[in-house]
Amino acid sequence: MSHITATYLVHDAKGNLEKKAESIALGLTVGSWTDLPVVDQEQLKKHKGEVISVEETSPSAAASHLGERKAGLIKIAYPAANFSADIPAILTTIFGKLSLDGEVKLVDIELDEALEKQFPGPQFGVDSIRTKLGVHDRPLLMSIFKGMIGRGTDLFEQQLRAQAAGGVDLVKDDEILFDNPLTPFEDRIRRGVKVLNEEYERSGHRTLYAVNLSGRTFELRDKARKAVSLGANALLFNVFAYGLDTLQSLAEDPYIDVPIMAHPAVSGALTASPLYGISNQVLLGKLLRLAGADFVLFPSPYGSVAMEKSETLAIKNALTSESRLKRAFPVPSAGIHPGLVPQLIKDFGKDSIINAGGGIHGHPGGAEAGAKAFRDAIAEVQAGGTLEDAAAKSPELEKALALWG
Ligand SMILES: CSCCC(=O)C(=O)COP(=O)(O)O
Ligand SMILES: [Mg+2]
Repeated sequence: MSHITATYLVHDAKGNLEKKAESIALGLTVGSWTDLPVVDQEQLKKHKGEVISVEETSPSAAASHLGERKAGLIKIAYPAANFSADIPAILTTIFGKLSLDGEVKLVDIELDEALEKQFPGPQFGVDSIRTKLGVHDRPLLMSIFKGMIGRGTDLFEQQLRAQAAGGVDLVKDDEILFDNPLTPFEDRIRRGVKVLNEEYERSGHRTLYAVNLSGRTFELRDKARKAVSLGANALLFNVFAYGLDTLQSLAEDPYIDVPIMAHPAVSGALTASPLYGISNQVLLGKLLRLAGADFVLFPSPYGSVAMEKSETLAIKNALTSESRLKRAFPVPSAGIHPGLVPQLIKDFGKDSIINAGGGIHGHPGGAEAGAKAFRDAIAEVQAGGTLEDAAAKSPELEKALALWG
């Protein structure tokens, strides 16, 4: 029988984890069924959650102020017959009212093959995006527009041209730049297409621009279709301000045939507690890949908004592990500068994206020099050299290292 398995980290004051597991399995499926007539019990058995395992663990230090607690990992399988094959129904089944019921964190999910097949996942994924860019042998470089709020389209063009000229593969809007009178959504796309075509003609280097798809939920589909008709070649989406199913609907739309980049804004409200919420592996990894994100941004372990390294690696693995679904690009972000390139490549590998805003625009030589510093660092590390080797040949990298280490 097709099913989804959910694993929870539970801290329980009463200390009986087996009983807790059984009450979750029943409470999220058929409710109380043991007092029903035998015929009804037989019928309901098909729909009852099944406790797969209960494994005691040591309580988290974060729970110590709550008094004595037993902690454990509880794994429960839920029959797919109970829900429609969409993320809202799945989330409500496995972690709906349970998310409000004490110290319970959803730490893993596994969909069986039959259920996973109902989700198309990323439209493009790592390989098709590499083909679009013609770059196969190194991590991609992405930069972020910075300081655009309150500024107009001239600065937008100027920043875009400089970033592309420095050799970035993708440029994205900052997630806090919405549709606004100074840099309207459609203007950004039209001007972006023009600048990037001119840069391609000049240098032969292809750069994609991910415009921030924003506004009211019911407007998004038409806005995204319009963006594509104007030549947009990627979309940035603040998925957690809207919902995973909104992303899936956009990714599945045949007229929105461009890669979608998921920004993690707002996700920390769901993931940050060690006792409650949803793990980063599940939310930013497994669910975003299922919902169709082609690129996933998350805080790197060593930048300005740091995340535990084990969690960032778990996200990367969830996005890129062997699966019927295409691989999505991991994009460790925030506070990234060229001095971090060797560590980023060591931890996240060739099939990842090195992404910087301040680390490109803050270069003393401007954004073009900032991007070149990154490209020179990436090329040298890929060739087996060190940053010092690269800096000896690249004044731009030398300056970046002097500034940020
Ligand atoms: C927290 S991951 C997203 C990072 C982000 O949105 C960003 O703008 C990073 O900018 P930075 O100047 O730190 O590269
Ligand atoms: Mg940002």
